[in-house]
Amino acid sequence: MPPQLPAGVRIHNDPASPKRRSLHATQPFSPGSVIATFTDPLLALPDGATMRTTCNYCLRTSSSLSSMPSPDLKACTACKAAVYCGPACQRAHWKATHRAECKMFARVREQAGKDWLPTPVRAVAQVLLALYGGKGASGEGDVKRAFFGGHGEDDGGLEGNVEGFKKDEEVWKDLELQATAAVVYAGVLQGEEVLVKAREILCKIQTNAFNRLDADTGMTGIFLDVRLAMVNHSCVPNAFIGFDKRTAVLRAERPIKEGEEITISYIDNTLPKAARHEALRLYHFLCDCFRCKDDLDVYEVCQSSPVIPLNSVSLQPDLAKLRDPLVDRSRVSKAEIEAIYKKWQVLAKPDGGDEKDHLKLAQERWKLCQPLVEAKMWAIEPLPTTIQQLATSWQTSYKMVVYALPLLCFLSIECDPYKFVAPFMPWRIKNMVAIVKLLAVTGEFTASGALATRCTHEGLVGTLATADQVSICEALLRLVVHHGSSSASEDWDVLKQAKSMLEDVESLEGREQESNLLRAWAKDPQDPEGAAFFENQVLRPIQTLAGFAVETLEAMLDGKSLVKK
Ligand SMILES: C[S@@+](CC[C@H](N)C(=O)[O-])C[C@H]1O[C@@H](n2cnc3c(N)ncnc32)[C@H](O)[C@@H]1O
Repeated sequence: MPPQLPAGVRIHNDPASPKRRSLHATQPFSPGSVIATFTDPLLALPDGATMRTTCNYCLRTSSSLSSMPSPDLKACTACKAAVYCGPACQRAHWKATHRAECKMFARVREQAGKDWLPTPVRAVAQVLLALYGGKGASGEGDVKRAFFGGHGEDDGGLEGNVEGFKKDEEVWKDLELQATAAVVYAGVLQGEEVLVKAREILCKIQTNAFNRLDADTGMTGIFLDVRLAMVNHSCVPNAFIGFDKRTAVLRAERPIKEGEEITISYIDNTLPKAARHEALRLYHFLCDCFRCKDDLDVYEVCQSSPVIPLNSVSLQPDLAKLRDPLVDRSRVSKAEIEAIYKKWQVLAKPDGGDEKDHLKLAQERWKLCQPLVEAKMWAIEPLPTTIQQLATSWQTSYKMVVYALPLLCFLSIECDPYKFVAPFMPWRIKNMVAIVKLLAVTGEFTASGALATRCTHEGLVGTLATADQVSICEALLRLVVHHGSSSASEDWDVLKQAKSMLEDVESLEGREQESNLLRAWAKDPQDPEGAAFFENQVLRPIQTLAGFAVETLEAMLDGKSLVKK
């Protein structure tokens, strides 16, 4: 039986179109709403490097980032390679894949001295074992149909672009090596025919599996579902996918009409055009979406976005600014931006953790971005990533932690809303949670009187000293909860954390009045008193903090230390 399609989607097959098959909506969907949920993937595995810290069936991650298995994850007693969060997951994985896969890890240990395999190699080996593994194999029929056809209109199975991959000598060499390793370790019959199949399987996995990468929640690995694999790419997608353990949720990013094709972005669609097309090379097609056709940048795409009004409840409620951004296009051309991005990309990253090397790289990157800074094109890559990387490293730095706050506020106001116009997009939610976590730190410094010794920027110290940091946290957490339910699943770790932090803030005594005002604003953003409180006590201080971002960042990079030793 071919897997059933969820109710909201249908597959359209047009052999004459370069896209071939595509996924279409069978009903309208509003932004943020769930189009379909996929809970029984054909392949779902953690990355090789994290397979000992992630349950190999449900894909729950251990909070520890060490390579040792955490106490609540138990290893399979036979292979000692795959780990599980409990007997139910171990049994389910045994039935689905591990019965056939278990012996493979003994071979891996014997031949390579390792207890893990690179993700694509393990994925291909799992498919080979299902096809050729004999008695221990399960799901053979499903796997065969998915990869090699038999679904009626889906005949031919998943798209693999094998001929396209062959044309890129370096990529093909790599694929050949990985496919050969999978055949050897899987211990299936060897021979040219199996090798050819293994390469084809690998090409199909590369083309159709989604990356579950999320640095904030430690989620890694790949997810392949044959129905979800029918969704094509656009650099202005109308949908996005959120992953949660063994589940993928396809949600609308923009309004979708009945019958409309559903598209997602396979890559970072906020990059300049040449970089996007380079990233799409692995998919072997030339994107002809309107962002590509007219070479539109993030500001131009944002200007015409139908989801701008959703920002009236956000940290960038000035919708006029989103429709008509204050950028000076005369200062930098699109060709110059492409050149900046190219140079930025090849700047060598330091090997080790030497602070001086990291500072030098940040200085070089910032210098490259100067034309964008002068044009106030804060949302054009590589400028926001340059700021984000500094914010991320300062967040965990004893000396710099306070200075990370203006950077994150700046990103949330000047960059994220243009790059990701819908306020429920995961990146926007995550940056708000990051601000709350920093405010918990600066709030403690303020309360203990340590702020002035940790930060020498008078404006920053003054703003934090007079701001109601707890109310800012509460408002941000209410925004996260408001938009978060359209962002991923209710089970998303970031959302769960925000809900628990909101409960903590609400339980603080002596701030009933503030909490009531924010509750009223969250219920009805037009509530006059609630809206005024949000504007004066939340938005203004965040805007003021954001206003210090560029000067503090430049002072730090110039070595004009603002930090007291
Ligand atoms: C995950 S599959 C999508 C389903 C695919 N269309 C099919 O018929 O199996 C990815 C492949 O679909 C094709 N594709 C996806 N988006 C496309 C687009 N915007 N234009 C042309 N081809 C596209 C490319 O061949 C790509 O490698």
